[in-house]
Amino acid sequence: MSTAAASLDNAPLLEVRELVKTFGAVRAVDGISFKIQPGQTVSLIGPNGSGKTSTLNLISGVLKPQGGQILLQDQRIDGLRPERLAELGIARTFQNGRVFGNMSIRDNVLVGMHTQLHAARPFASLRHIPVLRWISLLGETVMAVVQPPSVRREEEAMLANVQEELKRFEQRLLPRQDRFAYTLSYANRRRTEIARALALRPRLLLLDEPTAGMNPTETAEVLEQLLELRAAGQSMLLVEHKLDLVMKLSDHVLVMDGGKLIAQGRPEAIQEDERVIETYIGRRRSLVG
Ligand SMILES: Nc1ncnc2c1ncn2[C@@H]1O[C@H](COP(=O)(O)OP(=O)(O)OP(=O)(O)O)[C@@H](O)[C@H]1O
Repeated sequence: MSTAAASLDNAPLLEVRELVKTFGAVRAVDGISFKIQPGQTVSLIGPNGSGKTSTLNLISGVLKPQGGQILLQDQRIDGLRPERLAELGIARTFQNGRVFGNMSIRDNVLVGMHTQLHAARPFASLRHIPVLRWISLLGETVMAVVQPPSVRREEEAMLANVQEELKRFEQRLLPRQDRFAYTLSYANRRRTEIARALALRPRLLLLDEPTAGMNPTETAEVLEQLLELRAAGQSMLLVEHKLDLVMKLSDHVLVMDGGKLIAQGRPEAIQEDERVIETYIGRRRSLVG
């Protein structure tokens, strides 16, 4: 094995170095650094306004940092646009569950696979070069009109993948796959969003409060699904307020306060950390239970 390949094998999946994001006088993210190893589930916790969502937005390209670096397996990705990051294998869900209401569940998930199309998107790499992006658009249009066998085969494979993703939510989504997303319950919209993010076969899945607004039964169900994903080796970074879930799911916990990382470690250690307990609930008490 070459030295370069060996160093990539040892590289963290994601590395955040001295990341900074300010909004006017507010230092929403104030020089934080952390790593996510391949296959790890890492949770980001902290009080309201501590900078968790901003951090996720920086990693997913929704925000651009003012300082610091983000590396995906040793490749600088800070400042890249969300579509480019999706192509590189970073998928995310949003706090309020964003789905296309006027599309079916199946099509919502299919959309998530767009960046994986090869036959239907010839010259896709040119899309990132402003003066040449029309070549890529023209290529996609021609392929959509002509529908050569390679494009049809690719579409069939994509639809099979959609079924696979929907199967994760067998009882909830599979029987409803033809329904418009706007007819779904809140919990099912959030499940659809997770299925769409997974359809990208992401190297890293970012989840912003995946169980927000869910009742205890729904939360327990999503926890089971996330535990299954973790067991399958999916790397995840999640922002979550439900500490019970965080403690059951995480390999590593990052604690933010005022834009800074005030502690990090295994869930058992974090539960006992005096500073975390003080910051989180303002008095000396166990974090969960
Ligand atoms: N677009 C924005 N414009 C101005 N200030 C912002 C913006 N986004 C976040 N902030 C500020 O940055 C700080 C961190 O916000 P952020 O949403 O990242 O925190 P959070 O930990 O995710 O909070 P919550 O748990 O309530 O979602 C807060 O003071 C917030 O008011």
